[in-house]
Amino acid sequence: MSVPLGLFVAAAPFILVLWRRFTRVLSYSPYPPGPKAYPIIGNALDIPLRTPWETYTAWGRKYGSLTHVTAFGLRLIIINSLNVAVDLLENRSNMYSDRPDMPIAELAGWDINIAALRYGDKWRRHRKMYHQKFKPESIHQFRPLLVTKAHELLRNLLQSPEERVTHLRHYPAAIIMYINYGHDVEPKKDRLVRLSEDATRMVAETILKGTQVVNLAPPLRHLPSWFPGFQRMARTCRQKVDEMQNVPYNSVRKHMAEGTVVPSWLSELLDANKSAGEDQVADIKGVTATSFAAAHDTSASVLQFFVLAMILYPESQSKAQAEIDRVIGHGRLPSFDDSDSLPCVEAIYRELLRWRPAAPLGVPHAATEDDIYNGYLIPKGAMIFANIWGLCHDPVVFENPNDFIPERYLTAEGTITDDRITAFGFGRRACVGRALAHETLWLAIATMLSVFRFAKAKREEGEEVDVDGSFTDSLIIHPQPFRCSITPRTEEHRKLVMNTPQIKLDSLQLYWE
Ligand code: HEM
Repeated sequence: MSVPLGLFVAAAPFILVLWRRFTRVLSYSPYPPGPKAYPIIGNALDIPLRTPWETYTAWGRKYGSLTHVTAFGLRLIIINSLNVAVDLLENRSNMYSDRPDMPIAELAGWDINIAALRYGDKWRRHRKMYHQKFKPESIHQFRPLLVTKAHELLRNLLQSPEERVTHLRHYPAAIIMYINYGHDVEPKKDRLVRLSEDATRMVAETILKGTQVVNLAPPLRHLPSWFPGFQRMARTCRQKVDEMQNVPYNSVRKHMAEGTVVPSWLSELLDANKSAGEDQVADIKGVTATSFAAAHDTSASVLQFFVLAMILYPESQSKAQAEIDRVIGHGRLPSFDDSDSLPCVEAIYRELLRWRPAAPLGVPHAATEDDIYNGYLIPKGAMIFANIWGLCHDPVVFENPNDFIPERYLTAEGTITDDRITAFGFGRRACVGRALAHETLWLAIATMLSVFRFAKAKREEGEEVDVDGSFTDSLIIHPQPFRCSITPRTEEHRKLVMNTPQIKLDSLQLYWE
């Protein structure tokens, strides 16, 4: 008998005892607490269709940091404590970095999107490309682009403040489209923006509405594509997603062949992979096309809530403006070099992400193994939601959590605290674009605050128009439409905006590798 085999035979009784003990623990461990489940349908009637984060937060108060619900055999675990989210999704990230199996996403062509990919080689390839482009050390190369687009945002707001929603959506769209494709986005009705928005809206609808059936019963994915209902919806969706990828891809390819290409993430990836096969080209098309969906609506959400917060909490606005005036004076706009000297501005950015986290439920993770945590069984395949909204509004951690109080991110000395920002998610699946989000949003917030006064709109009689602060019920939240006034703080500030340089983007040096 060889030595390793002999060792195994000698150890076999111990292994057996340990194995029995382990499987007994697993089979005896209860699921985390949760509302009473009924046979077959489980908690299908309890799972909320509207503002789910509110129900999940209420469950957290009732059942504790982990809640378990089930529907037709699908198991959901909701995390309502930051420590538990870190323990599971970060300290045990080897078991919690998967995404739920969503057959409909694949049918709809959305398996090009890293955020929906299962944990595996394809995800690793996509994540590596994202990381190389958007890691904190890399994104400084985009600063000239961000500054140019922030100046344009200021001019747009000065010229037509009533169109602020359009301007605040245009700013992050223009940044990510230029990074992806070297495409200078039209101020309105840009073709590539429309293609991306249409495709992502349709994917969201297809996945969310009317098609849950195929997620709950995966074999239905094998029904033929002409089959009415979800199959037909998914096919139309796939066409849109293909168009969203192929139109910019073909254009960049054509310009590369003609020698007239504006350097971009796509041209850089194609240059670096000249002999790329079909799969590699599909990866490259996928990452460049889906980063728009990840970056645009989330960043636009924060900017819309910024304006809302400034008019609902004017004292926060005045405090940050006093800081800007003290540090910078009136003759110039804030720049990235000022960021360490403007803690109140940074605190506003952080508080926005806490007060109204753009994605209140984040993106669900999935467990790849049975796990026991604090005596509870978290079964393999369970969908894991870190309830970001609940974590950000936990009254034990944040006093008066519904109020906008940037000071909670400032120490007694006035520096930024080291409290964690949870709005970007957890572990290996945490947002890979958070550094770009920070730079994009910080610059817009700092420059807008330096030159504009945000206030409630007034009726002709001088009476203020009330703003109730409500927001949409969607994967990415936005304020419900509201009126406000955006005016230059002084004539000097108006001139500062008017005199911002108008630079052609292709003249910028963005230091592509
Ligand atoms: C305020 C802005 C943003 C917010 C609040 C946000 C939030 C999030 C959240 C909650 C996740 C899921 C994390 C998890 O599963 O635990 C995520 C994933 C992701 N985000 Fe962001 N994000 C923002 C901006 C951006 C930007 C600018 C990019 C730029 C490329 C980006 C790219 C991604 C990608 C690619 C993923 C998927 C990561 C993966 O599954 O491995 N995000 N983001």
